[in-house]
Amino acid sequence: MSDDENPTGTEGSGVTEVPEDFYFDTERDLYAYQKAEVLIQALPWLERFENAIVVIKFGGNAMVDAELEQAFADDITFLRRAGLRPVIVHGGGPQISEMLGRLNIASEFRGGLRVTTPEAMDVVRMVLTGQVQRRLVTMLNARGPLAIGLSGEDAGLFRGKRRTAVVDGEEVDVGQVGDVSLVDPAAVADVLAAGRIPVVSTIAVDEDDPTQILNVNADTAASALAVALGATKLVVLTDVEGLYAAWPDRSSLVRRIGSQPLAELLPGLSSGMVPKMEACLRAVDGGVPQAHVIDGRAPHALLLEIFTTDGVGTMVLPGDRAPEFEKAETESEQA
Ligand SMILES: Nc1ncnc2c1ncn2[C@@H]1O[C@H](COP(=O)(O)OP(=O)(O)O)[C@@H](O)[C@H]1O
Ligand SMILES: CC(=O)N[C@@H](CCC(=O)OP(=O)(O)O)C(=O)O
Repeated sequence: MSDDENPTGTEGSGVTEVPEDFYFDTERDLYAYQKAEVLIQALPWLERFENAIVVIKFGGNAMVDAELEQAFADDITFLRRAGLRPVIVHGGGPQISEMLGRLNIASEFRGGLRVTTPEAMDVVRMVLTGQVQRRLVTMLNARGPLAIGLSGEDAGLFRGKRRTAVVDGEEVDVGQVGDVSLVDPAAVADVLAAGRIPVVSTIAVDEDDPTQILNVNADTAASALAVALGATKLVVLTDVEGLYAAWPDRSSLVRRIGSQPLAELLPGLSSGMVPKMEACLRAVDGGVPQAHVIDGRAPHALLLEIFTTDGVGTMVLPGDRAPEFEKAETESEQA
């Protein structure tokens, strides 16, 4: 569901039937025709998204398979070569936990936030900017030298305010953790203007003490950057198909939802999805026309989201649009 409307003006999945008077000698000829059709069907989306800034949050849990990572790098390279301006904001929660474990540094989450001691903060920075970001940059640059890594520490990109977590209604200290409070997107805009692909690690500088750095949730940082850049889309890749309104009931996958009904659902959601939905909500409230949560475990999910009519995952739009469910859509199509 790349958008509210289909730019071709047609309904359905976008898979074109072969016209009756078309004849193919071999299966191979038919296959070649279908491939050409796929390219043609992408045309309206290519026109719509020419030069569009798309902020893509690549979550640590969507990063655990090497082949999927390669597919992700192919998708990003494709987007860039097709004339869009992708910006990657990466997470790395599982990778941080693994390194903390290897170094025998205790690590726990409270209210969905990692309790971050100064010792743990060093590891967060090392893993995000020194490992995860570097690996993504290298993978992308193997397809053409366009990717540049940035940290929120660079050129005032992310500044943050320390925050607490709320556990059972009580505020608890979580150490060097913050919310992004100020974004200066100039460094990212410079990289985009040079035709390159920014890959951003979500470390923030403490607004109240610029000698200190803060660990920030990568979903909310991606959203703040999308707003500051005036992005056309925010896409959050994770390890689940999208938002389930009644998690873990698999028949409750939300395909589209307006920001108002989403705000009403938010207090009932369980952790994991909360920062993602908050990120989508803040993005559309901040002027980003569409925000999506999609399944990073599905190869090329990103391309399918952007270049097909039905798209994948959950799309959040501004306004009061009631949730549309996967199952309900299928039933209405059959009716
Ligand atoms: N309502 C919900 N819909 C979908 N997933 C949910 C929901 N509530 C909790 N989750 C959990 O949130 C997880 C995604 O969050 P997380 O593990 O933090 O991902 P990431 O590392 O990509 O940021 C899912 O795998 C799922 O277990
Ligand atoms: C404060 C806080 O919890 N920060 C996260 C930052 C990384 C992140 O958000 O990574 P994912 O997107 O892969 O979850 C952490 O330390 O795990």
